[in-house]
Amino acid sequence: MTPLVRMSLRKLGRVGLVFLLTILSTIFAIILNFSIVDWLDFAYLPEQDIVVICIITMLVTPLLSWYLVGLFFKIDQMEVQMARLATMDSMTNTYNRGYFYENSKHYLSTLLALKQPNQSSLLVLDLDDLKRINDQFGHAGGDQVLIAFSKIVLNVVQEPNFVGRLGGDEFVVFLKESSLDDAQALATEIVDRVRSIKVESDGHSISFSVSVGLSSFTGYDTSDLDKAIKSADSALYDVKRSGRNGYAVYYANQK
Ligand SMILES: Nc1nc2c(ncn2[C@@H]2O[C@H](COP(=O)(O)OP(=O)(O)OP(=O)(O)O)[C@@H](O)[C@H]2O)c(=O)[nH]1
Repeated sequence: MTPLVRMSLRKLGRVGLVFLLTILSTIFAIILNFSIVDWLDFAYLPEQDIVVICIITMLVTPLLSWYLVGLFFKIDQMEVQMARLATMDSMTNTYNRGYFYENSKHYLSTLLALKQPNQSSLLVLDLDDLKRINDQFGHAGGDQVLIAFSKIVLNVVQEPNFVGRLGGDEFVVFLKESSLDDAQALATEIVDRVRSIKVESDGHSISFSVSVGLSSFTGYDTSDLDKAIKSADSALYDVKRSGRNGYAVYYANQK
């Protein structure tokens, strides 16, 4: 089924779809009645049957289709959930690692098709001292920090850019058609916002911070993407080494 048909059916809803099926099957039953009478050359007027046909179809169709339409919507919902599970990290609402790479590669392949090697930038973000937060406030406290953090990032990162969770407390942002300056502005905003909030968990108020590494690349090769993630990672570890809670940029001539 095409996405357009699926969307139209969702818009109609269960009641609307049952109503539509009832109307359609009534029309179909009437046409069938006329055709059969005509074909068998019966010597009576089919109009006499119309009221009976309408009553029967309008009673039987909703009864039968209510269950089937319900089943259709249940399967549709399950498919949406499965697609979500396959692509998203359920706790943080960011893309999972696999889908982040798939989406990035898809974007790079469109650049390749258009022969447009635009500059893209990457931010690799890692929460500071999540282990200590877990130890101090419990795993639930750490989870709340991860959720609050991802909300900030998702709020700051606008479409068509996207965010993925690489694993644990490490995230990555892909910025399409953007320079290192754009990436730095975004990193500043994320670091500042994270610094300024407190997460409430189990009666505790938790402050936390994040370290961010930035890099950019021009091209459409997936190896460029892998290199850029490694570069952003090395910038990130510079921030970790120099005290955390900030960002650093990886420049191409850096070794
Ligand atoms: N609460 C919670 N903790 C997690 C989750 N995923 C990973 N962690 C924990 O996050 C911690 C990440 O550790 P690291 O990144 O090595 O170190 P860190 O304590 O964050 O310290 P730095 O990164 O060096 O600042 C580990 O203790 C993991 O167990 C999660 O989904 N929820």
